[in-house]
Order: sequence, then structure tokens, then C-alpha cells
Amino acid sequence: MRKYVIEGGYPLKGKITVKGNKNAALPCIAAALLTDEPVTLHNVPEIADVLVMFEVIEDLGGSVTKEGAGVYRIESVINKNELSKEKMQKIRAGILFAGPMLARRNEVIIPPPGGDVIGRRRLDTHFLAFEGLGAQVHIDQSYHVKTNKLVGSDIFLDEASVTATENAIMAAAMAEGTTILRNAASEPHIQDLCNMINAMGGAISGIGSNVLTIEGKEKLHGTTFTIGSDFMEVGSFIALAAATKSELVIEHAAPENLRMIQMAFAKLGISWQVVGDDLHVGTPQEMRIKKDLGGAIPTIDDAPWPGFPADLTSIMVVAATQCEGTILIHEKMYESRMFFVDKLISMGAGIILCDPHRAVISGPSRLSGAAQLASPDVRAGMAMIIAALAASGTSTISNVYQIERGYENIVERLQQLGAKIKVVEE
Ligand SMILES: CC(=O)N[C@H]1[C@@H](OP(=O)(O)OP(=O)(O)OC[C@H]2O[C@@H](n3ccc(=O)[nH]c3=O)[C@H](O)[C@@H]2O)O[C@H](CO)[C@@H](O)[C@@H]1O
Ligand SMILES: C=C(OP(=O)(O)O)C(=O)O
Repeated sequence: MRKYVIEGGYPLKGKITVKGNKNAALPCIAAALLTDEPVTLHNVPEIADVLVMFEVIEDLGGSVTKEGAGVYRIESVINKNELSKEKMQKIRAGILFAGPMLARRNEVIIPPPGGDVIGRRRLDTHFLAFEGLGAQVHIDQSYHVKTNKLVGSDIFLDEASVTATENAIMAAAMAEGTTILRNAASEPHIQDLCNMINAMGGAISGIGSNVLTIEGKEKLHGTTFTIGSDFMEVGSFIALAAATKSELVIEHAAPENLRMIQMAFAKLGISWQVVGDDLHVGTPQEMRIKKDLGGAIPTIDDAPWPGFPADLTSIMVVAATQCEGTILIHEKMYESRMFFVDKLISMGAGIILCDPHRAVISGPSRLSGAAQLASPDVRAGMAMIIAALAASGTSTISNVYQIERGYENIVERLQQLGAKIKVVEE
């Protein structure tokens, strides 16, 4: 079993370049199925989830060619309507093939998707959107979605689900007529997907808002598209710098996406300078939690974009353990994402887990290395790496597959900053 062994307590220094956004790469790879012409994607993060998406394309009959670092040419041939059960079990994002498959084949059979351990992840909104476009959904061992033809309509999503919005966009891009998609999610990755589809000849307007107008096209063509920077990596590296008292330059950080993230870090007394497209996170940081008006304990809580991203809540928990004061982190979306804080508590963090969604953090805490950390999901795993690098002594993290499905080459990139982290196979 692959594990990370980390010796903490040392500051890091240097430059780290942000990779492409996982959550943009996954739908953009699926969107390559909307055309039989070649699609070339740049700045693709070379992570486990992306490789599985490529395997699905190959399993359907298409081909993927690596043309350089982070550059992939996809030629989609779709020879079947059923997605591979074995591959779908590996990643939840496989559900993103449903929209383009339905658009191209009028039918798709989706075995239940796998994924990480952060609680129930409903798919209802995906099927609500497909039904809105005229498809029928039948559920037994698999999800079976079928239509004679997709027809655009006025659809109101029951929640602003990210991947359901993406599936709806991809299906509507080739439906007959116009779709108005309301209560749509609007994260930078959804904007990337819309821009890519427009570059393929699509006609989507309202990009970046929660009402999208999608004019369906009979045919889309090939394109070349560059995936945006991963703001989850940016947030993780800011927390890493602050918690380990390090000076880091975070390159290609796309600061325009960070307004809410900056407000949340400011509550912890953590700040940086923007220099062009880079962030300079310096030392010393204030690291003092700012009370709300009247001296009330502040909260960081997640919400659909432009709210604070759910995927950064675990990262904020670990950053807060190193700050002076008390804060509530309220993760409203996932039922189990906060359970990992027991690992931080075992390292000495002052955290009360009030219920599955709310953790009160009082700091600063001196963390000590822990031998048996296991990563339940990608962000908890990164939070544990940050905690281990901030702690004195040695820590061991297992189940690192969960980390590597979201962060490219993370061990080598941290080593380049001077981190004492190594991989062991046991
Ligand atoms: C591949 C990919 O892109 N994955 C991301 C995507 O997952 P995914 O698209 O699966 O997540 P959803 O947006 O569907 O929802 C995530 C959770 O939030 C809840 N919810 C959602 C919207 C809402 O308005 N209210 C609400 O409570 C859902 O019920 C669900 O439990 O978006 C999530 C939310 O940003 C991120 O954590 C995932 O990293
Ligand atoms: C929950 C996440 O991703 P996914 O939707 O791919 O499981 C994440 O990136 O934190």
C-alpha cells in the first residue's frame, strides 16, 4: 500500500505552479464526445480521475493521445451506449458522460458511479434535467436514460448542482431548439465548459450567471481549449504556506476567482499580495481570527458559487487550527466531510465537532505527528498533509489514492519547496 511519510515542523520556500482545474478538466473531457472531430485540451491536470476519464473514452471506441505535458488530443468514437461498470466505480465524475452520450446516441446506460467518502451524493438533479429535455429515465441496477430526440425547454434545477448543470448544458447544446437553464451552478469550471462548447460552435449565453440560455446545434466541431487554473489548489497552497509559516509564490493563481476565498482567509488573518497572475504569501502572517461585529464568533460556511467553495472547508479547518481565536466552520453540503477532524484532534488540534456539518476550532494548537492517518477524500487528505507539515515529528498518511486523484505530482511538488515528504510502499 502506498503511503506518505512526512516529517513536519520545517518552513517551506519557493514557487509552486497551479495546475489545471480538476473540476473543469473532467466535464471538458466529457464534452469532447459532443463531436466526432478532434478536440485538443491544454493545461489538463495529470491526476488519477483524468486518466480514468480517458480510459472511459477509449472503452467507448475513441482514442486519446498525449501531445505534451498536460496536452491531450481526444478523438471520440462512440460504439456503445453503456458505460463501463468497472471504470464508473472508480470515479464519480463518470456521470458527466451521460449528457454528451445522450446528445450523440439518444441513449445512455450508466452504472452507479463511485467516488470518495464524504456522504450521500444525490443524482436526482441530473435526471430532472434530462427529463426536462424530453428523455425518459429508468432506474434498476443502472440508470437508463433514453429519448427519441432531445428538445430544448425552460428548466429550473431543484438545486444548483455543479455536475448536473454540466450534464444539462452538454445535452442541451445539441437538443432541438433553445433551453433556458435556471438555478444553474456558475463555478469557474462551468464557465470553462460553456466557453469550450461555444468554441466548438455552440451558442451559450449568460455564462457566469445562474440563468443560461443554450441554443441547440445539430452538430458541433473540434476545437483547442485551455483549462483554467485550479482554485482548490490555490486555496490549499495558501493554507499550506500560512500553517507552516512559509514564504511561497503561487504561480498562475487566477486571482480574479479568489474574491470570496480571500474574504474567508482574511477572517483567519491570512493574506497575500497579488503580483500579475501570481500570489505572494509572505511571513509573518497575522493569524488572528477576526471577530464579527459586537465580538461574535465568526463563521466560514460554503455555498454555491460565488459563495465559499465546499471543497475548501477542510483546508480552512486545518488553517484555523494554527490561528489565534475561535471560528465555526459550517460545511452545509456534504454529510460526512467533517468527520476527518478526529485525525486533526488526535494530532492536538482544538476542535469540537458539533455535528456532521459544524466544527468549532480554537487555536492556535501545537500539532504533533500521527502515525495512522488515512485520507477519506481528496481535500481531507490535503488537509492532513498540511497538518503533518506543520506538526512536530513524523506522520504517516495512507489511502493516498484519494489525494492523487485531485493533486498532480503532489509529493514531488512539495519536495521542491523543501518539504520532508516521501512515498513508501508497504
Ligand atoms: C467533479 C466535480 O465537479 N465535483 C464537484 C461538484 O460535485 P457535484 O456536482 O457532485 O456536487 P453538487 O453540486 O451536485 O452538490 C454537492 C452537494 O451539495 C449539495 N448542494 C448543492 C447545491 C445546492 O444548492 N445546495 C446543496 O446543498 C448537494 O445536495 C450535494 O450534497 O460540485 C461540488 C460542490 O461544489 C464539489 O464539492 C465537487 O468537487
Ligand atoms: C469532492 C470532490 O471531488 P469529486 O466530485 O470529484 O469527488 C473534491 O474535489 O473535493
